[in-house]
Amino acid sequence: MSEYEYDLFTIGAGSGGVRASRIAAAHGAKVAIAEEYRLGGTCVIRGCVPKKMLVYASMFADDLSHPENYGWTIGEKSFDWPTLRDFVQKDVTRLEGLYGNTLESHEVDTFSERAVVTGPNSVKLASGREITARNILIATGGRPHMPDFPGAEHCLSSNEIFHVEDKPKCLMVAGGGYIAMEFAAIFNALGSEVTVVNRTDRILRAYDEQIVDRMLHIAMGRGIDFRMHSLIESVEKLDDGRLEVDLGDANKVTVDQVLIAAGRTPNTEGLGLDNAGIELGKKGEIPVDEYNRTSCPSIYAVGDVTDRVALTPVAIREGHAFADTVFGDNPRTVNYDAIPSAVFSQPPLAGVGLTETEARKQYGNVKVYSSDFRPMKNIFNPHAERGLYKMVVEEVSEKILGIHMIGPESPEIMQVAAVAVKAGLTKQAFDDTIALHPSMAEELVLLK
Ligand SMILES: Cc1cc2nc3c(=O)[nH]c(=O)nc-3n(C[C@H](O)[C@H](O)[C@H](O)COP(=O)(O)OP(=O)(O)OC[C@H]3O[C@@H](n4cnc5c(N)ncnc54)[C@H](O)[C@@H]3O)c2cc1C
Ligand SMILES: NC(=O)c1ccc[n+]([C@@H]2O[C@H](COP(=O)([O-])OP(=O)(O)OC[C@H]3O[C@@H](n4cnc5c(N)ncnc54)[C@H](O)[C@@H]3O)[C@@H](O)[C@H]2O)c1
Repeated sequence: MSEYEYDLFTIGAGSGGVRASRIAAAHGAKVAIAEEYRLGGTCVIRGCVPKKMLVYASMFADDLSHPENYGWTIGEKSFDWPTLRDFVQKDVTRLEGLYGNTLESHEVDTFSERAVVTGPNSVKLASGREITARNILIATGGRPHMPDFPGAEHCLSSNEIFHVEDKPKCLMVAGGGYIAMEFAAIFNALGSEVTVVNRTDRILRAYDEQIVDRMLHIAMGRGIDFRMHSLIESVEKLDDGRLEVDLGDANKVTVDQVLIAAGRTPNTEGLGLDNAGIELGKKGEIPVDEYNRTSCPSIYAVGDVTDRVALTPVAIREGHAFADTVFGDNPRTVNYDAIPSAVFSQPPLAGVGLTETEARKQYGNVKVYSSDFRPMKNIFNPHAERGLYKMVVEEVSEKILGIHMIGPESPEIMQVAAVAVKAGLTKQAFDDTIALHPSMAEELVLLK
């Protein structure tokens, strides 16, 4: 008989926690997991998945804007937000069920309630029950950071935007990161008037500047209003329910909704980590070593709560590596080089490896190959938006340091291009590959 009730107790059933729990169970561990909201976590319930479904809806709206060029005559068009919203939520519920099935089929005991740490080997559930475990995994993710200004309570975060009653006629989005750019594009395409308020003049800091500039140019062409060097000072709810936003200097804008997309905070508040002697980092994150172990040897942490790379596939890799290390007798770390990522704006942009600026800083001289082209599909649409692909390579060896793209389907193309960058290929390997014509991806093997 073990001295503990479980080999592993996981707190948080999101991307990292579910993967870790099911792999640990597959290695023979007795596992339990606690989830205070809904199985699946941020990505499935209020992140990547419902967001991407809304992106598809916005692409459809875009295609529908010029049916005549495709030979279609379409009668009066109308858009019903509640229908789309409810359709998306139905699928989220379906996926939540699948997560439950996975945990059940791996014989992971699930507790649908909050859990906190009470010691190196114990947790307490909201119902009061105390449970012991040889190891504890913290996979509690993060939550939207809401800046503190008068009237902030009238604003939405990404948690609420999926559920709004009506599509806002006028939407203000505060922030210049992933969430801001994605939701600005979604609601712009669905017909809302969108204003983006950003405190600096830089958006999407991690991405190649030239690609971001192209995105800004296109977004402005589509009617998104950008207010750079602006910060919301206060929000007042008017009698008619609309919101008056004060941007300072007597600059007031009235909108229907305000979405705050100002980054995320690790979920560690009130988690009892001090009971296990774990000190938090500056942003409230849990510091861990390369094996995801905290300063308390029996407690590990993976995913957004560790504030490393806040992406679902990374949380999944970390959870998997943790389970293999601790329960599979196979110590594994995650390699964080060349992680591809994308912003699902309209059009989307994607990148892997070093941006041109980063490469110049690290390597001095580098070469940049690029293609600035009009995607064939855009012939149907009068915006005449151009795609831009860039490859940054080492000067002499021409080893690829980074690939950056903006254009339709660029995330789909980037996933495959990332294999080449991860494998350390050179520009020559792309030149040697015959183009697949006609495609947008062929631009990558025709770069000049
Ligand atoms: C709007 C949005 C869009 C996104 N889009 C993308 C995308 O396109 N691609 C991408 O790769 N990433 C995207 N992300 C990021 C991605 O969702 C996260 O990186 C990922 O979900 C992190 O997984 P995790 O396991 O660390 O935490 P989470 O998935 O956040 O799971 C943590 C879980 O822990 C639960 N929990 C917290 N505290 C407790 C407690 N004390 N007791 C019990 N349960 C608790 C929470 O309820 C939650 O379910 C997006 C995020 C947002 C917000
Ligand atoms: N496509 C994807 O992969 C995807 C999509 C959405 C979210 N995510 C993940 O979720 C994380 C959170 O997304 P996010 O967009 O909230 O964060 P982010 O870190 O991408 O951007 C935060 C933005 O908020 C601004 N900001 C910070 N404090 C502010 C304040 N007080 N007032 C106004 N603006 C302020 C910052 O300047 C920055 O532009 C991302 O870092 C990303 O890892 C990924």
